[in-house]
Amino acid sequence: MSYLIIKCGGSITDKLPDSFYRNIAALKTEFHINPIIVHGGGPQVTTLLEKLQIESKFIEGLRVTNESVIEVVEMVLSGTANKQIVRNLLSAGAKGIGLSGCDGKLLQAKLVDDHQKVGLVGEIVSVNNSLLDLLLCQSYIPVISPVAVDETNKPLNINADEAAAALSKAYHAPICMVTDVPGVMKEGNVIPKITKKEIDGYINTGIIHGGMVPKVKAAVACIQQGVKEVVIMNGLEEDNLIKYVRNEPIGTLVRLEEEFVDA
Ligand SMILES: Nc1ncnc2c1ncn2[C@@H]1O[C@H](COP(=O)(O)OP(=O)(O)O)[C@@H](O)[C@H]1O
Ligand SMILES: CC(=O)N[C@@H](CCC(=O)OP(=O)(O)O)C(=O)O
Repeated sequence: MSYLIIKCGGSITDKLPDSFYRNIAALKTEFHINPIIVHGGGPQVTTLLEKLQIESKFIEGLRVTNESVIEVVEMVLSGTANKQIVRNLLSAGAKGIGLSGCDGKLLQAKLVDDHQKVGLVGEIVSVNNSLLDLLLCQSYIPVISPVAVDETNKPLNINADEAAAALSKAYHAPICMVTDVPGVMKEGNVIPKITKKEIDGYINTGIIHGGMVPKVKAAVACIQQGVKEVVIMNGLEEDNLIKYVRNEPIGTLVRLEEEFVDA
């Protein structure tokens, strides 16, 4: 059985239709693919921080995270955001099971190089595949929140696109990055295929900016380490996940340049 990492962005998790979760259930039962879900929830964290009158600050797409912020990040991501997705999967007839990167040391991380500026933000150093394998072989669909542990088991905040990339590398699996736009856009149109070189250019000219930057960077990091491809797609378009596994053109496909030449 093969694996597919599905990253659900916080921009879209509140709006994903029932059919999205039914697609995930079908991946397992009809296509014999093991889906592993990694989710974000940045906007939901920001909303609760606002209610608590704590300011949200980002540096190059990473949330500046102090002790009070990590408490809220963990509460939202490993709590409400995670359980919302698990419940939706259960309603679609799938065996969703929620985990944070802390559970069973699923995601171990170290502070990012820039930690003087961003605080308790981590980069993943290892993934506990054996825990996931136990669940996958019992037909569970893991739903993972991007809070990891450091070597002393303290929580670190991880960008969800980077968490998905770490899972993708651990399972040599493609990622579907599910977000609120139909793919990487240029002048109002979706770019169907994009390479690292084009991505670098679009970041430099500002065509790719904001939340799309960590997404394409995580995608490039994966394909450079041997993952076949990453696709960026809209979660609101019906049956996008099924179309992807049927090789129908969908969203923006990120691959190494030479592989588009071969295709
Ligand atoms: N070239 C681009 N194409 C599409 N979206 C872009 C582009 N540049 C910036 N964006 C922004 O990136 C956002 C997606 O990133 P983000 O909000 O972090 O999503 P998620 O929560 O799904 O990870 C889009 O809603 C859009 O505003
Ligand atoms: C370090 C860092 O920035 N962590 C993110 C984790 C959530 C996330 O990435 O959510 P989206 O996918 O919805 O953006 C944050 O605190 O917002």
